[in-house]
Amino acid sequence: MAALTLLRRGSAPARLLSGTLNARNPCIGATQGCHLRRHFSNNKILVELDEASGVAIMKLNNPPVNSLSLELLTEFCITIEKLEMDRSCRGVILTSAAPKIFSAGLDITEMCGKSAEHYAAFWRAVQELWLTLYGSNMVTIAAINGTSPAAGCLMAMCCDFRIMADNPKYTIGLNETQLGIVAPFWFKDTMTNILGHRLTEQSLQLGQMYTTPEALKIGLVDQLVPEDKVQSTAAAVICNWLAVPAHARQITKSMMRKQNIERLVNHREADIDNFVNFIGKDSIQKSLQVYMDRLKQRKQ
Ligand SMILES: CCCCCCCCCCCCC/C=C/C(=O)SCCNC(=O)CCNC(=O)[C@H](O)C(C)(C)COP(=O)(O)OP(=O)(O)OC[C@H]1O[C@@H](n2cnc3c(N)ncnc32)[C@H](O)[C@@H]1OP(=O)(O)O
Repeated sequence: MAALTLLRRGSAPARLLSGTLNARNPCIGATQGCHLRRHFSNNKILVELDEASGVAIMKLNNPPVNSLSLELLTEFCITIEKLEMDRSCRGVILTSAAPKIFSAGLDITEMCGKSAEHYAAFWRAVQELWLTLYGSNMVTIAAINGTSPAAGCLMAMCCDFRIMADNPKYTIGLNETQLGIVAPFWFKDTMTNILGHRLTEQSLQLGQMYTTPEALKIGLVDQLVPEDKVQSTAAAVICNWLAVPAHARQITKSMMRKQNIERLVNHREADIDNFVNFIGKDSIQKSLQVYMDRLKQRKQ
């Protein structure tokens, strides 16, 4: 069980204690060409695990725009936890199977016209995704091969490193205020740790979506590469990260993220109550409906 997962669940960090670096250095087997690939998929997530390198490529597969439905969120968490428990997996490249879209963020239809029980279950699943990905002990690299608003951006921000396709049409950011909704404190905390307080405040208030050069400039993404180099760059970058002694890297990651994780863990139920009350308000439902109508009208 992961060290960061330990933070919130109190279980033993078996992975943390296991093996020395070179005994399990993923890039050694990979360069020797002994590739054992395992494919598995749920409905909405495709996984290819290369046992030689210890790297899993995890593709979001919910056409047309990879919106994060309750079903996808659930499958996402199950997949990460399964990989976390798999001793042959040490790193994940998170990417999209959809052309031009990394993820459109939360599925807005899950937040419209549903019961309070549904909203609570949905929000718990969103929290779980964040806790599982942000708290993962594995190296996580976001290979952002398309536009990535709101919770799509959050997923990318949960990763250790972000590589984005340098396409002038792609944008990334937390645009919640543009929908008339508010990013919760743990979205804000995640962004603050990357951009700092001032830029996050501005970014969140404006619901700013950044072009790729802007995102690179402010540090929201770490590297821009041509579209056809996103996956190969992610594979190279993850090898570098995996070459660091695992226990030292994991403890460091835990040290950097612990406070944010504990904050949500300690306020999880209150955060769900807030969400349910907030999203159920008539004014918020109306804003979301207007936003969805506008999305549909753009096409006409
Ligand atoms: C006291 C204070 C308390 C505070 C308490 C806080 C509580 C918490 C509050 C709530 C917090 C919620 C946090 C929310 C996070 C989110 O992630 S919200 C989602 C934000 N996402 C977006 O804004 C993206 C919207 N989509 C787009 O901009 C575009 O679709 C796209 C992604 C750029 C793709 O464009 P294009 O390729 O042109 O495709 P489209 O034709 O636009 O879309 C195809 C169909 O998909 C539908 N769709 C798109 N996005 C979504 C979505 N996010 N959810 C559901 N459905 C989506 C779109 O409508 C099209 O549908 P059809 O017309 O039926 O084909």
